[in-house]
Amino acid sequence: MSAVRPPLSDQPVLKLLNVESSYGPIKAIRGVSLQVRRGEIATVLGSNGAGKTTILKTISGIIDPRKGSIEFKGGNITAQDPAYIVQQGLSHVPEGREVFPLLSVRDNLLMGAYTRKDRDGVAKDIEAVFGYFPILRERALQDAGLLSGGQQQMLSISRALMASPDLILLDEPSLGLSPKLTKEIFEIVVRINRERGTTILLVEQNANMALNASDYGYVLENGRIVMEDTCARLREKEDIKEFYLGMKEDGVRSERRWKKKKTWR
Ligand SMILES: Nc1ncnc2c1ncn2[C@@H]1O[C@H](COP(=O)(O)OP(=O)(O)OP(=O)(O)O)[C@@H](O)[C@H]1O
Repeated sequence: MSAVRPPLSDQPVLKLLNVESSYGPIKAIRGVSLQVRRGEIATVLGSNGAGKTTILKTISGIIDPRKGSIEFKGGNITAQDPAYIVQQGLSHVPEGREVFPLLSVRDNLLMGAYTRKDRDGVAKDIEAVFGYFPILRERALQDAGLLSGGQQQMLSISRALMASPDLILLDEPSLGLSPKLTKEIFEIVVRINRERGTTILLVEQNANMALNASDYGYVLENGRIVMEDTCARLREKEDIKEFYLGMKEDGVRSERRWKKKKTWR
C-alpha cells in the first residue's frame, strides 16, 4: 500500500502535551502526549473504550481538556472553538460518518467548503473528490441519506477534504464496512496523503489496516499511551502481533489473546 516517497520532515504539525479529558467524573484520556509530523499518516490503536475518539474530539475542540496543551502549526488550539480550529486547517471526520441526510451529495460537499472564498478552488476540489470516489459524481444530486454506509464514509472523508485542510482527523473509517470496502477506503486515504500532502491522524480498531497504511503509531490503553514507534517496528512487536493482530509468535491466531497479560515488549 505504501508508495515510495521522499523522507518526511521532523517538523510536527500537531503536538499534544499531557492532555487529559473527562466526561464528568470519568477520566477518558490521561496525560496523552503525541506528535504528528507534517506529511505523515499517524495512527492511534486501541480497543473499545481506550479513549481514541476522545483524543480526536479534544483536538478538534468538541471537548475541552482538563489539563495539557494542543499545538497546531505552531499555534495554541487548546480548548478553542471547533469552527476556529477548522479555519486553521484541521478537519475532523467523525466516527459514524454524520453526513447531512436531507442535503444532496453536492451540497454536503459545499458545506465542507463553507469557510472558503475561492470559488474556482472549491470547484476544482469537487472534481478532485469525484476523482477519488467516482460513485459520488454519479450520486451528486441525490440526498446523502440514500447512500450506503460505505458511500457515506466516502462522502464524509470528501467533505473534510473540501475545507482544503492541512490535517485530517479520521475516526474509525472501517467501522461497519466490509473488508473489501475497508481496503478500498484505506487505499484512497493513502492516495490523498501522497498526492495532496495532507497529513492524517487516524484512529482505528482494525490494527492490520492502520499499521499498513500509517508511518507512525501510538498504542492507547485505558486512556494512556503505552507504546509508540514506527509502524514498521510496531508490526514486529510480539504484544502487537498477539493482542492487536491476533497472531502468536508462530503466526497462529491466538484464541486467548485478550485474557493474557500484556507486558508491552
Ligand atoms: N459521552 C460520554 N459520556 C460518558 N462517558 C463517555 C462518553 N463518551 C465516551 N465515554 C467513556 O470514555 C472512555 C473512552 O471512550 P472513547 O469513545 O474515547 O473510546 P474509543 O477508544 O474511541 O472506543 P471505540 O473504539 O469503542 O469507539 C470510555 O470509557 C467511554 O465509556
